[in-house]
Amino acid sequence: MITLRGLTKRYGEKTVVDGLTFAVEPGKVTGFLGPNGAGKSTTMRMTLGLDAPNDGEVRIDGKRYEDLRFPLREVGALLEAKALHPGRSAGKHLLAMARSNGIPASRVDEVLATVGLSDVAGKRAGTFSLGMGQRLGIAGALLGDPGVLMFDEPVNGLDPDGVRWVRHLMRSLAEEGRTVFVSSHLMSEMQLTADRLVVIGKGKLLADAPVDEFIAGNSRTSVAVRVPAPAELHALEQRLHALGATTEADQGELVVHDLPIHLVGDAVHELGIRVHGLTERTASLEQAYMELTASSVEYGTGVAA
Ligand SMILES: Nc1ncnc2c1ncn2[C@@H]1O[C@H](COP(=O)(O)OP(=O)(O)OP(=O)(O)O)[C@@H](O)[C@H]1O
Repeated sequence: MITLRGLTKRYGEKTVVDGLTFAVEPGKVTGFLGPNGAGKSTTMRMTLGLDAPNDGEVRIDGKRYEDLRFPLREVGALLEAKALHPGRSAGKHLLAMARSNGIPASRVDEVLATVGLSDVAGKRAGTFSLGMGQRLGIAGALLGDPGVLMFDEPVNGLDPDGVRWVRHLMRSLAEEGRTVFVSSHLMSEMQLTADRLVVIGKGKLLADAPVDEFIAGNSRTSVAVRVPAPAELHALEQRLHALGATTEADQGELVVHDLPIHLVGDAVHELGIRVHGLTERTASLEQAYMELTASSVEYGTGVAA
């Protein structure tokens, strides 16, 4: 379990992490989302004692990182991939980490196998591709068999096969009862991987909720109707507006907001008009995320999706 209470970090005049209070629970994958510069990495760095908070605190299973005798056995993290000695082999790199934390050397081969790097254990880490570097970073996080794991953008640089592999790994780590905290900008991937989401913007907490609840609470489901005759389409639009719905045209379909699908169907039936399609459009995590963070984007382009 990771617990944050009023966690705050300032750089000069700027407050980059602003009073964050939330808990990351065991047995779940918790996604950590926010626009560029929202403060995700800074929060993770403070959790690992790499940055000192100006205010508030963060604890791992009730303890401060600094007080952990063998930190790698309690919390494993992938922050910046490739933050390692480029001349050292993958195996030696992990062995050095293991030694410093009283972890048996046999774990090195185990985690190399888990991440699929056994064949390149003797190769210098500096020659690794971005994806191999990510896998090595993940191996390092798993080395101490910790109960808490943090991953900052773990699928960055991975091919589709690697992305799937990370998804399954995260899920299985959570199913083993571990606390899994993972940041990502890939919303479709987060929708598949996470149970819960913590969303921040400009350092402040915007949401802390199960994925389904987050999507339902931050988006509108809509109904798309395809009406071939323009006169009938107009009549339907008027009827729907009278029922309190709002509508918009999208790629030959009438998209209806704020009215459940059965009432849209009833309106069609009552007017006796011909339709070529009536479908519910459920929102994606990406849509919900964009709605929520629209006002928190620091470096936006102003281009709507
Ligand atoms: N050492 C530092 N000195 C000054 N400002 C910093 C420092 N580290 C981070 N910042 C600033 O803090 C803010 C938060 O950065 P952080 O990297 O935590 O965001 P992030 O949410 O991880 O972003 P991204 O999604 O782009 O990785 C940014 O405005 C960044 O410029």
